[in-house]
Amino acid sequence: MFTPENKAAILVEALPYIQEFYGKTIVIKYGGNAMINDDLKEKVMQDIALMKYVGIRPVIVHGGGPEITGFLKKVGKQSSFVAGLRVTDEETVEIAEMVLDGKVNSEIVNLLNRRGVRAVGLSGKDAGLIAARKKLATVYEGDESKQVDIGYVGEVDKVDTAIVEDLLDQGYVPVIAPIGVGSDGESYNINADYVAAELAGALEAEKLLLLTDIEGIYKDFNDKSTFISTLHLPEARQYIREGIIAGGMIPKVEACLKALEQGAGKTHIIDGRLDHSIILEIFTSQGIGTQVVR
Ligand SMILES: Nc1ncnc2c1ncn2[C@@H]1O[C@H](COP(=O)(O)OP(=O)(O)O)[C@@H](O)[C@H]1O
Ligand SMILES: CC(=O)N[C@@H](CCC(=O)OP(=O)(O)O)C(=O)O
Repeated sequence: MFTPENKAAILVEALPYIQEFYGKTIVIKYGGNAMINDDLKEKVMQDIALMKYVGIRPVIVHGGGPEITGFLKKVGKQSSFVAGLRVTDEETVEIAEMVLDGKVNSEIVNLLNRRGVRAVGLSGKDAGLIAARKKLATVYEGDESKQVDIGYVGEVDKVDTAIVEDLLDQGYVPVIAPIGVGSDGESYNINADYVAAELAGALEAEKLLLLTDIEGIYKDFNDKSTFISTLHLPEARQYIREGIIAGGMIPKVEACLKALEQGAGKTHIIDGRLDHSIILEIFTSQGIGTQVVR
Protein backbone atom coordinates (compact mmCIF):
# COMPACT_ATOMS: atom_id res chain seq x y z
CA MET A 1 0.00 0.00 0.00
CA PHE A 2 2.81 2.45 0.87
CA THR A 3 5.25 3.05 -1.98
CA PRO A 4 8.14 5.55 -1.77
CA GLU A 5 6.19 7.75 -4.23
CA ASN A 6 3.04 8.05 -2.16
CA LYS A 7 4.56 7.95 1.35
CA ALA A 8 5.08 11.71 1.74
CA ALA A 9 1.71 12.51 0.17
CA ILE A 10 0.00 10.19 2.60
CA LEU A 11 1.73 11.81 5.56
CA VAL A 12 0.71 15.28 4.42
CA GLU A 13 -2.86 14.13 3.81
CA ALA A 14 -2.98 12.68 7.32
CA LEU A 15 -2.15 15.96 9.09
CA PRO A 16 -5.63 17.55 9.27
CA TYR A 17 -7.08 14.25 10.50
CA ILE A 18 -4.44 13.96 13.19
CA GLN A 19 -5.45 17.45 14.35
CA GLU A 20 -9.16 16.67 14.09
CA PHE A 21 -8.97 13.48 16.16
CA TYR A 22 -6.47 14.66 18.76
CA GLY A 23 -7.82 13.75 22.21
CA LYS A 24 -10.87 12.02 20.71
CA THR A 25 -12.03 8.47 21.42
CA ILE A 26 -12.20 5.95 18.59
CA VAL A 27 -13.62 2.48 19.26
CA ILE A 28 -12.21 -0.32 17.13
CA LYS A 29 -13.85 -3.71 16.90
CA TYR A 30 -11.14 -6.15 15.91
CA GLY A 31 -12.85 -9.28 14.58
CA GLY A 32 -11.48 -12.81 14.57
CA ASN A 33 -11.46 -12.95 10.79
CA ALA A 34 -9.04 -10.02 10.73
CA MET A 35 -6.61 -11.92 12.99
CA ILE A 36 -5.84 -14.58 10.40
CA ASN A 37 -2.05 -14.31 10.49
CA ASP A 38 0.73 -12.80 12.58
CA ASP A 39 1.74 -10.30 9.91
CA LEU A 40 -1.76 -8.87 9.70
CA LYS A 41 -2.08 -8.77 13.50
CA GLU A 42 1.21 -6.88 13.68
CA LYS A 43 -0.09 -4.26 11.20
CA VAL A 44 -3.28 -3.76 13.19
CA MET A 45 -1.14 -3.27 16.32
CA GLN A 46 1.05 -0.75 14.48
CA ASP A 47 -2.04 1.23 13.49
CA ILE A 48 -3.34 1.26 17.05
CA ALA A 49 0.08 2.32 18.32
CA LEU A 50 0.23 5.13 15.75
CA MET A 51 -3.22 6.37 16.79
CA LYS A 52 -2.10 6.41 20.39
CA TYR A 53 1.16 8.23 19.62
CA VAL A 54 -0.68 11.03 17.77
CA GLY A 55 -2.96 11.65 20.75
CA ILE A 56 -6.08 9.65 19.83
CA ARG A 57 -7.73 7.58 22.58
CA PRO A 58 -8.26 4.13 21.04
CA VAL A 59 -10.53 1.58 22.73
CA ILE A 60 -10.27 -1.97 21.40
CA VAL A 61 -13.11 -4.48 21.55
CA HIS A 62 -12.09 -7.80 20.09
CA GLY A 63 -13.87 -10.85 18.74
CA GLY A 64 -12.37 -14.27 18.23
CA GLY A 65 -15.18 -16.27 16.65
CA PRO A 66 -12.87 -18.52 14.56
CA GLU A 67 -10.74 -19.29 17.66
CA ILE A 68 -13.86 -20.27 19.62
CA THR A 69 -14.99 -22.47 16.75
CA GLY A 70 -11.52 -24.09 16.68
CA PHE A 71 -11.54 -24.86 20.42
CA LEU A 72 -15.09 -26.20 20.27
CA LYS A 73 -14.01 -28.52 17.47
CA LYS A 74 -11.16 -29.84 19.65
CA VAL A 75 -13.68 -30.92 22.27
CA GLY A 76 -15.93 -32.45 19.62
CA LYS A 77 -18.52 -29.67 19.42
CA GLN A 78 -19.85 -28.32 16.15
CA SER A 79 -20.67 -24.61 15.95
CA SER A 80 -23.93 -23.29 14.63
CA PHE A 81 -25.14 -19.73 14.12
CA VAL A 82 -28.57 -18.10 13.96
CA ALA A 83 -28.72 -14.59 12.45
CA GLY A 84 -24.95 -14.31 12.84
CA LEU A 85 -24.97 -15.30 16.53
CA ARG A 86 -23.39 -18.47 17.94
CA VAL A 87 -25.81 -20.94 19.52
CA THR A 88 -24.28 -21.07 23.00
CA ASP A 89 -25.01 -23.84 25.53
CA GLU A 90 -23.46 -23.96 29.02
CA GLU A 91 -20.26 -25.66 27.88
CA THR A 92 -19.92 -23.29 24.92
CA VAL A 93 -20.18 -20.15 27.05
CA GLU A 94 -17.44 -21.53 29.32
CA ILE A 95 -15.19 -22.18 26.33
CA ALA A 96 -16.03 -18.83 24.73
CA GLU A 97 -15.04 -17.02 27.93
CA MET A 98 -11.84 -19.04 28.24
CA VAL A 99 -10.83 -18.34 24.65
CA LEU A 100 -11.86 -14.68 24.49
CA ASP A 101 -10.74 -13.52 27.90
CA GLY A 102 -7.91 -15.98 28.53
CA LYS A 103 -6.33 -16.29 25.12
CA VAL A 104 -7.31 -13.67 22.54
CA ASN A 105 -7.44 -10.76 25.01
CA SER A 106 -4.06 -11.45 26.57
CA GLU A 107 -2.48 -11.96 23.17
CA ILE A 108 -3.64 -8.54 21.92
CA VAL A 109 -2.57 -6.88 25.17
CA ASN A 110 0.84 -8.51 24.88
CA LEU A 111 1.29 -7.46 21.24
CA LEU A 112 0.40 -3.85 22.05
CA ASN A 113 2.65 -3.73 25.10
CA ARG A 114 5.53 -5.03 22.98
CA ARG A 115 4.96 -2.04 20.69
CA GLY A 116 5.37 0.31 23.65
CA VAL A 117 1.65 0.96 24.05
CA ARG A 118 0.42 0.44 27.60
CA ALA A 119 -2.57 -1.80 27.04
CA VAL A 120 -4.82 -3.24 29.74
CA GLY A 121 -7.10 -6.24 29.20
CA LEU A 122 -10.66 -6.26 30.54
CA SER A 123 -13.71 -8.41 30.14
CA GLY A 124 -17.23 -7.15 30.64
CA LYS A 125 -17.00 -8.65 34.13
CA ASP A 126 -14.33 -6.19 35.26
CA ALA A 127 -15.61 -3.34 37.42
CA GLY A 128 -19.18 -3.95 36.24
CA LEU A 129 -18.28 -2.88 32.71
CA ILE A 130 -20.98 -4.90 30.90
CA ALA A 131 -24.20 -5.97 32.60
CA ALA A 132 -25.91 -8.39 30.24
CA ARG A 133 -29.23 -10.15 29.76
CA LYS A 134 -30.30 -12.99 27.51
CA LYS A 135 -30.73 -12.12 23.86
CA LEU A 136 -33.10 -13.94 21.54
CA ALA A 137 -32.14 -14.16 17.87
CA THR A 138 -34.52 -12.61 15.33
CA VAL A 139 -35.16 -14.75 12.27
CA TYR A 140 -36.99 -13.24 9.28
CA GLU A 141 -39.27 -15.38 7.13
CA GLY A 142 -40.76 -13.21 4.40
CA ASP A 143 -42.63 -10.40 6.11
CA GLU A 144 -42.80 -12.37 9.38
CA SER A 145 -40.12 -12.57 12.03
CA LYS A 146 -39.72 -14.86 15.01
CA GLN A 147 -37.53 -14.92 18.12
CA VAL A 148 -35.33 -17.93 18.76
CA ASP A 149 -33.70 -18.94 22.08
CA ILE A 150 -29.99 -19.61 21.41
CA GLY A 151 -28.81 -20.15 24.98
CA TYR A 152 -26.23 -18.05 26.83
CA VAL A 153 -26.09 -15.35 24.20
CA GLY A 154 -26.34 -11.95 25.74
CA GLU A 155 -27.12 -8.41 24.88
CA VAL A 156 -25.83 -5.41 26.73
CA ASP A 157 -28.20 -4.31 29.47
CA LYS A 158 -26.01 -1.55 30.86
CA VAL A 159 -22.43 -0.38 30.43
CA ASP A 160 -20.49 1.29 33.18
CA THR A 161 -17.64 3.00 31.36
CA ALA A 162 -15.96 4.37 34.52
CA ILE A 163 -13.07 1.89 34.35
CA VAL A 164 -12.55 2.54 30.63
CA GLU A 165 -12.55 6.30 31.08
CA ASP A 166 -10.14 6.08 34.03
CA LEU A 167 -7.77 3.96 31.96
CA LEU A 168 -8.00 6.33 28.97
CA ASP A 169 -7.32 9.34 31.21
CA GLN A 170 -4.24 7.59 32.55
CA GLY A 171 -2.93 6.93 29.04
CA TYR A 172 -3.74 3.21 28.81
CA VAL A 173 -5.37 1.48 25.86
CA PRO A 174 -8.31 -0.64 27.10
CA VAL A 175 -8.69 -3.99 25.32
CA ILE A 176 -12.11 -5.53 25.99
CA ALA A 177 -13.35 -9.12 25.61
CA PRO A 178 -17.07 -9.39 24.77
CA ILE A 179 -18.23 -11.32 27.82
CA GLY A 180 -21.04 -9.87 29.93
CA VAL A 181 -22.36 -10.75 33.35
CA GLY A 182 -26.01 -11.45 34.16
CA SER A 183 -27.91 -10.51 37.30
CA ASP A 184 -27.16 -13.93 38.88
CA GLY A 185 -23.46 -13.72 38.04
CA GLU A 186 -23.81 -15.92 34.96
CA SER A 187 -21.60 -15.27 31.92
CA TYR A 188 -23.05 -14.28 28.56
CA ASN A 189 -21.41 -14.62 25.18
CA ILE A 190 -22.03 -11.33 23.39
CA ASN A 191 -21.24 -10.64 19.79
CA ALA A 192 -18.29 -8.25 19.88
CA ASP A 193 -19.93 -5.89 17.37
CA TYR A 194 -22.70 -5.12 19.90
CA VAL A 195 -20.23 -4.53 22.72
CA ALA A 196 -18.21 -2.16 20.55
CA ALA A 197 -21.42 -0.30 19.60
CA GLU A 198 -22.57 0.13 23.19
CA LEU A 199 -19.16 1.39 24.24
CA ALA A 200 -18.92 3.77 21.28
CA GLY A 201 -22.34 5.15 22.21
CA ALA A 202 -21.67 5.43 25.94
CA LEU A 203 -18.25 7.01 25.40
CA GLU A 204 -19.69 9.31 22.70
CA ALA A 205 -16.85 8.13 20.52
CA GLU A 206 -15.87 10.12 17.47
CA LYS A 207 -15.90 6.93 15.41
CA LEU A 208 -16.71 3.25 15.57
CA LEU A 209 -14.62 1.09 13.23
CA LEU A 210 -15.69 -2.51 12.70
CA LEU A 211 -12.89 -4.56 11.10
CA THR A 212 -14.13 -7.57 9.17
CA ASP A 213 -13.24 -10.00 6.38
CA ILE A 214 -14.89 -8.24 3.45
CA GLU A 215 -14.41 -4.82 1.82
CA GLY A 216 -17.68 -3.50 3.24
CA ILE A 217 -21.34 -4.00 2.36
CA TYR A 218 -22.53 -5.16 -1.04
CA LYS A 219 -26.07 -5.25 -2.34
CA ASP A 220 -25.00 -8.56 -3.87
CA PHE A 221 -21.67 -9.70 -2.57
CA ASN A 222 -21.04 -11.85 -5.65
CA ASP A 223 -21.11 -8.68 -7.75
CA LYS A 224 -18.35 -6.21 -6.81
CA SER A 225 -20.07 -3.38 -8.73
CA THR A 226 -22.85 -3.33 -6.09
CA PHE A 227 -20.54 -2.03 -3.35
CA ILE A 228 -22.25 0.44 -1.00
CA SER A 229 -20.00 3.28 0.23
CA THR A 230 -22.67 4.95 2.36
CA LEU A 231 -25.63 3.13 3.86
CA HIS A 232 -28.48 5.06 5.47
CA LEU A 233 -30.44 3.78 8.43
CA PRO A 234 -33.82 3.08 6.71
CA GLU A 235 -32.17 1.14 3.86
CA ALA A 236 -30.05 -0.78 6.34
CA ARG A 237 -33.17 -2.00 8.16
CA GLN A 238 -34.86 -2.87 4.88
CA TYR A 239 -31.81 -4.82 3.62
CA ILE A 240 -31.76 -6.91 6.80
CA ARG A 241 -35.46 -7.75 6.39
CA GLU A 242 -34.91 -8.64 2.73
CA GLY A 243 -31.89 -10.84 3.48
CA ILE A 244 -29.53 -8.63 1.41
CA ILE A 245 -27.58 -8.08 4.61
CA ALA A 246 -27.25 -11.53 6.17
CA GLY A 247 -25.26 -13.72 8.59
CA GLY A 248 -22.38 -12.02 10.39
CA MET A 249 -23.13 -8.70 8.65
CA ILE A 250 -26.42 -8.36 10.58
CA PRO A 251 -24.86 -7.75 14.02
CA LYS A 252 -22.39 -5.34 12.41
CA VAL A 253 -25.04 -3.16 10.80
CA GLU A 254 -27.23 -3.32 13.91
CA ALA A 255 -24.17 -2.30 15.90
CA CYS A 256 -23.63 0.76 13.71
CA LEU A 257 -27.26 1.77 14.08
CA LYS A 258 -27.13 1.37 17.84
CA ALA A 259 -23.89 3.35 18.17
CA LEU A 260 -25.31 6.20 16.07
CA GLU A 261 -28.57 6.28 18.05
CA GLN A 262 -26.60 6.43 21.29
CA GLY A 263 -24.24 9.24 20.44
CA ALA A 264 -21.31 7.96 18.41
CA GLY A 265 -20.17 10.26 15.59
CA LYS A 266 -19.54 8.02 12.59
CA THR A 267 -19.53 4.28 11.99
CA HIS A 268 -17.55 2.35 9.40
CA ILE A 269 -17.36 -1.29 8.35
CA ILE A 270 -13.90 -1.86 6.89
CA ASP A 271 -11.76 -4.68 5.56
CA GLY A 272 -9.48 -5.85 8.35
CA ARG A 273 -7.59 -8.10 5.91
CA LEU A 274 -6.22 -5.04 4.17
CA ASP A 275 -2.82 -3.85 5.42
CA HIS A 276 -3.19 -0.78 7.66
CA SER A 277 -6.93 -0.54 7.11
CA ILE A 278 -7.39 1.52 10.29
CA ILE A 279 -5.06 4.35 9.33
CA LEU A 280 -6.33 4.31 5.75
CA GLU A 281 -9.83 4.88 7.10
CA ILE A 282 -8.94 7.48 9.70
CA PHE A 283 -6.18 9.47 8.04
CA THR A 284 -7.24 9.69 4.39
CA SER A 285 -9.89 11.87 2.80
CA GLN A 286 -11.51 9.03 0.88
CA GLY A 287 -11.51 6.46 3.62
CA ILE A 288 -12.32 2.84 2.86
CA GLY A 289 -15.23 0.48 3.42
CA THR A 290 -18.89 1.27 4.03
CA GLN A 291 -19.96 4.08 6.30
CA VAL A 292 -23.31 3.56 7.99
CA VAL A 293 -25.05 6.85 8.74
CA ARG A 294 -28.42 8.02 10.11
N1 LIG B 1 -24.65 -7.63 2.08
C1 LIG B 1 -23.49 -8.10 2.54
N2 LIG B 1 -22.34 -7.47 2.21
C2 LIG B 1 -21.14 -7.93 2.66
N3 LIG B 1 -21.01 -9.06 3.43
C3 LIG B 1 -22.11 -9.72 3.78
C4 LIG B 1 -23.41 -9.28 3.37
N4 LIG B 1 -24.33 -10.13 3.87
C5 LIG B 1 -23.65 -11.07 4.55
N5 LIG B 1 -22.32 -10.85 4.52
C6 LIG B 1 -21.33 -11.72 5.15
O1 LIG B 1 -20.92 -11.16 6.40
C7 LIG B 1 -19.57 -11.57 6.62
C8 LIG B 1 -18.95 -10.74 7.75
O2 LIG B 1 -19.40 -11.22 9.00
P1 LIG B 1 -18.48 -12.15 9.94
O3 LIG B 1 -17.85 -13.23 9.10
O4 LIG B 1 -19.27 -12.55 11.12
O5 LIG B 1 -17.36 -11.11 10.32
P2 LIG B 1 -16.41 -10.96 11.63
O6 LIG B 1 -15.87 -12.30 11.94
O7 LIG B 1 -15.40 -9.97 11.14
O8 LIG B 1 -17.25 -10.41 12.74
C9 LIG B 1 -18.94 -11.43 5.25
O9 LIG B 1 -17.77 -12.19 5.10
C10 LIG B 1 -20.06 -11.90 4.33
O10 LIG B 1 -19.92 -13.28 4.05
C1 LIG C 1 -22.99 -14.51 20.37
C2 LIG C 1 -21.79 -14.59 19.49
O1 LIG C 1 -21.93 -14.90 18.31
N1 LIG C 1 -20.61 -14.29 20.04
C3 LIG C 1 -19.37 -14.34 19.32
C4 LIG C 1 -18.30 -13.68 20.18
C5 LIG C 1 -16.99 -13.51 19.46
C6 LIG C 1 -17.10 -12.59 18.27
O2 LIG C 1 -17.95 -11.71 18.16
O3 LIG C 1 -16.12 -12.82 17.35
P1 LIG C 1 -15.93 -12.24 15.88
O4 LIG C 1 -16.04 -10.78 15.97
O5 LIG C 1 -14.57 -12.70 15.52
O6 LIG C 1 -17.01 -12.84 15.01
C7 LIG C 1 -18.99 -15.82 19.04
O7 LIG C 1 -19.27 -16.68 19.86
O8 LIG C 1 -18.36 -16.05 18.00
